[in-house]
Amino acid sequence: MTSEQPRIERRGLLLVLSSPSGAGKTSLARALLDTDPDIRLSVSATTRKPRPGEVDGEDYWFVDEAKFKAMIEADEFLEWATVFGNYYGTPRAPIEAAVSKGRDVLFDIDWQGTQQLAERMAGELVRVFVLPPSGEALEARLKRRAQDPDHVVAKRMAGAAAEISHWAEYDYVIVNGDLGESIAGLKAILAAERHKRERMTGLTAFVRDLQAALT
Ligand SMILES: Nc1ncnc2c1ncn2[C@@H]1O[C@H](COP(=O)(O)OP(=O)(O)OP(=O)(O)O)[C@@H](O)[C@H]1O
Ligand SMILES: Nc1nc2c(ncn2[C@@H]2O[C@H](COP(=O)(O)O)[C@@H](O)[C@H]2O)c(=O)[nH]1
Repeated sequence: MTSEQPRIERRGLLLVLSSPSGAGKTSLARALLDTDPDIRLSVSATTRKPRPGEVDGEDYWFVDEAKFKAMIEADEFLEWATVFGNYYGTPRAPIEAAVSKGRDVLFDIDWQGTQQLAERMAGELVRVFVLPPSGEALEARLKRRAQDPDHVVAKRMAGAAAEISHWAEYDYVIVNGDLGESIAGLKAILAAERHKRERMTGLTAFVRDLQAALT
């Protein structure tokens, strides 16, 4: 017997990852994007300089301050914030297009951006906060990543407690000790959220047809 999975229309969701710098958002995001073809990354714009290996248009849109400010003026951001002295923002158009097509989008943004998304797109939003297993582990990860100079690592460690203070504004929390377990947890959150009744806009018609076939 073959069984086919029917496609039920549903609204897309916006899955947000926030954490203190170095807790593992990028690692979790990459693992999810590599294994789940149904979610795509929101590529932010930033005035931060690219790290070694970062690609314009893939990791970020790297822009100068004048360009970023012009984008703010033109209302091109869904949200934006200053983080560690640089501007970061989510371009509006790709997100609105994805949501209108029922696609899921993954965000790696800070608490300020998450609060702005909560004001604008609360019904679509799923917020996940990532905690490091300890302060020592966080510092070790930032140093081991070896992509930022010492003073940048120090600035990010100094901002960690302030970022963590927003953990209770999130729907889910992942303590990222073992990366494999954390990836499994993130996938479980996404799977459950995709099954939320209120997101499944095609369910009423599907159940009606099912009932008609059964009576
Ligand atoms: N569970 C884990 N165990 C050990 N190392 C980890 C774990 N998760 C991530 N790392 C490592 O920690 C470093 C920081 O991770 P990552 O770049 O994913 O953090 P981030 O939260 O995206 O940081 P940022 O906010 O600065 O972009 C990387 O070198 C990554 O390989
Ligand atoms: N509010 C927003 N925050 C963002 C966005 N893109 C990234 N970020 C956050 O900035 C810090 C630093 O990132 P890094 O790549 O320089 O390490 C981190 O907390 C990101 O989550 C954005 O578009 N809006």
